[in-house]
Amino acid sequence: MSSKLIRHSLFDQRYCEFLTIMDLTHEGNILEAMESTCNDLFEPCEPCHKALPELSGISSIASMQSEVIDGPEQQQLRVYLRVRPFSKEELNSAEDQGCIVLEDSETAVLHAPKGSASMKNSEKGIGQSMYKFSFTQIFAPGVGQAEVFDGTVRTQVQDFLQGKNSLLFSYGVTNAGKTHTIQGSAKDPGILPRALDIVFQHISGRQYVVMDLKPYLGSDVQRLDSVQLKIEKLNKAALFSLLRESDAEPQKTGRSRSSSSSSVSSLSFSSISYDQTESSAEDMHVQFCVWVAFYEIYNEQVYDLLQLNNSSKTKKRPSLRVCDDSNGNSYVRDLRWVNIHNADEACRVLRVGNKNRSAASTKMNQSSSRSHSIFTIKLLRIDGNDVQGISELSLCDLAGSERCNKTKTFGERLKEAGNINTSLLILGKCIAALRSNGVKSGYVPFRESKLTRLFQGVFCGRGRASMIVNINQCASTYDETLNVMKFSAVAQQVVQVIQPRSLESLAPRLVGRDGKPLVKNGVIDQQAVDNYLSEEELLDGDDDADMSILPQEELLGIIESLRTKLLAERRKNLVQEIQIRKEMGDAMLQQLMDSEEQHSQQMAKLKESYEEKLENTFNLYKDALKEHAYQCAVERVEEDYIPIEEYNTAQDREKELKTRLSEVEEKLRRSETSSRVGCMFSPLQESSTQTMHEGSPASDADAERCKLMYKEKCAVEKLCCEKQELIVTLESRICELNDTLQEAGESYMEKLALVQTLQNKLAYQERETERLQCDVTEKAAELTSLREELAKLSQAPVEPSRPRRGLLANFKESVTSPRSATLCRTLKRSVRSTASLKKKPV
Ligand SMILES: Nc1ncnc2c1ncn2[C@@H]1O[C@H](COP(=O)(O)OP(=O)(O)OP(=O)(O)O)[C@@H](O)[C@H]1O
Repeated sequence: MSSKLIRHSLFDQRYCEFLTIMDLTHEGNILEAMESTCNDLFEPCEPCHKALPELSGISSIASMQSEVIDGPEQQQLRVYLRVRPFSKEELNSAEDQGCIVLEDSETAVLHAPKGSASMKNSEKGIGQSMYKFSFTQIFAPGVGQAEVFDGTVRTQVQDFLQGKNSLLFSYGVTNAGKTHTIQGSAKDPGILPRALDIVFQHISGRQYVVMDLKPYLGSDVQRLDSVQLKIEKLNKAALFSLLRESDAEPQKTGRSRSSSSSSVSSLSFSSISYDQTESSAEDMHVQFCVWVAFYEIYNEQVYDLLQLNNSSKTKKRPSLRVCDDSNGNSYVRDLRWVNIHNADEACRVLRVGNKNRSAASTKMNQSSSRSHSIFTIKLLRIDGNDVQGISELSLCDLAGSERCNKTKTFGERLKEAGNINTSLLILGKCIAALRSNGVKSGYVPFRESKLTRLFQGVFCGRGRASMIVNINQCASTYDETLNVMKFSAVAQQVVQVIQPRSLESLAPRLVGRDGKPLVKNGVIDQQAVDNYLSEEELLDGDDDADMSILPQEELLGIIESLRTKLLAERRKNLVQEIQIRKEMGDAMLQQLMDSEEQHSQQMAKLKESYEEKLENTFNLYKDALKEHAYQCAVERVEEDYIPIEEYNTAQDREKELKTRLSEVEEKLRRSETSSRVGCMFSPLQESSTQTMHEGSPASDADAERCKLMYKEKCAVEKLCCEKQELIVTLESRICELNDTLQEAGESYMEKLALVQTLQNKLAYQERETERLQCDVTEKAAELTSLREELAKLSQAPVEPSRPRRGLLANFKESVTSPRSATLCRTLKRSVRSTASLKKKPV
């Protein structure tokens, strides 16, 4: 990332922090917070003038973008600087300390004077004592109004005459020359009278003098009928007559504006002469109609400066609402639009407005403007019966920003300062958001203040905007001036994307008296016109008429008839409301009953399914247990099984062997006895044995028998051993079998215990189900009582004294009544118990 980009993002980050602090800070502290944060804002750009290449880098990108011919036009917000000359008093009080130095027509350098907060901070090593700023153009103190006009809004006025929208702000601290720049003086008129003069010169000879086409809502046009036309003319005459009254008693009005304002009262444009703005040949048959409005935003309330009863000191001024039309254009509802035919009439409208404008003294400026005042001119292009287009030029004189502690502001003035700062803060936020969004779309807090909401369209590409920053060179206001300059540096980076508008899109909607369109797809809707004409006699013309000019008796009559209408309307509404309530109550009851029915059905099903499941599981366990016991038994039987024949044979053989064994033993005993006798006579025995061997056949046979017997004895002994082993094996098997049998018994006992638990659970479920059934019965009883109550309610007579709180409130009440709350609680409880029933493991 290049160092430039890093520095730029640092700047962005610092600015976001600055806005956050501004958000958190209110009332008088706003500007102090702004000041301290602003000091840091430029800190990374050391030395300060190094900030400029970055800004100019951005501007070059923006200017490159503005060269795109097709599609939307992109242009950097034009920010001009006008420096006011010192007054005599300021020179006498040593305000000239060379704080502002203009390097060239685009660059201004600010040097912090001694004693200023900036200087103190720079001495502490925080912030700078010198700042450099660039502007689209700078107007030095000696530059006159004409030059300022030519260098700033002249092109915008020409655009306005071509059907485009334009907006100009004058921004700056109190007493910096904002009003002077916008309105000027009799000898030296400001931007507004000059713009009006150009407009009237341009349309001279092509004016549409009938006042029957009037701006309507945001960007539509209304065709006035004869009654409305008459009222319009009366209103205009009444407005100008106000001025005559005040001219007759100039000393009586205590709230006159500043020197510039009072001089506006004798404003004349005769001294101004301009080249006629070029008109194309096809424009020559087009007629123009000019309407103006003058209003102010004071303490976040919109007030019409052209209201006839504004001069009354006792009455509270009615504030107006800001609304959006179907195209999303914001407009001031019920704002008075005055049709003017020449610059002189425009001047008179301005004077009436100035008379009404809120002005209050502060320490800094004897009649400082405490509100944002907006003068709007609407130009209608009329071709025959058709309105081809409508364009708007607004000049906004912003209230001066100021620090509460410095200006010694209290009470109402402190509130004013807070509101002024808030709306300027939102303007700053919008500008910062537009700057950071660039050409991309993103959130811009236009709707957070009336001022920004009204001009959202222009900032969003429905026109061109520019800003004149006014400053004075006084050392005492250096810190505020520095903040203004920093704000303007941000504003200058905003790139406006101006949408190209086709002639069709420029054409406004033409509406009749009732606000319904008169022209559909370029063809006059004859039916709508007929309706409009036939209604003319029926309507009493009180829709748009200004009631205040009617006689008192008439007004009282109107009020009385309106009161009767209102009462009838209220009665009708009440009956309707009761009917709707009853219908809704019935519907609700039906719904409740249905849901109750559904609920009980669901419960029954649930109970059945649980019972079934438990039964199945129990049976499964039982079967499994039986199967297991059977399997164990079969296995044991298989292991221990010996065929019966084999067993019998073995038994027989054992018996036979035992018999033979006893015989052999007997024989052995006998032979032993004989051998003992033979030992006593051994030589004899040996010889006899020898003899037996050699010759005697009887003794041979005995010997043979003995041998045989001996062999048999050995075999029997062997067999006995084998049998002994078999017995041991069988005994161990019997032990094993006993163990297995014991295990099977234990397992059987366990299963038996499990079955017992399951049976307990089943019993519990059954009890729960019974309880739920009781609940259901209870609810049914409640429902019946509810139904009865509702029936009683619907039969009960209407109480006239009952406050009308709207259908929603009554509906809420019926929903939140204690009885329905109990029902809700019961329902919730059943739902909870169902849920918990579901959650419980099987
Ligand atoms: N360029 C100028 N040349 C001569 N005098 C000027 C110039 N600008 C302003 N003044 C004078 O300075 C004084 C203050 O100007 P102005 O009332 O226009 O200030 P402001 O910014 O509108 O103040 P506020 O915000 O309080 O309304 C007026 O007397 C005005 O005539």
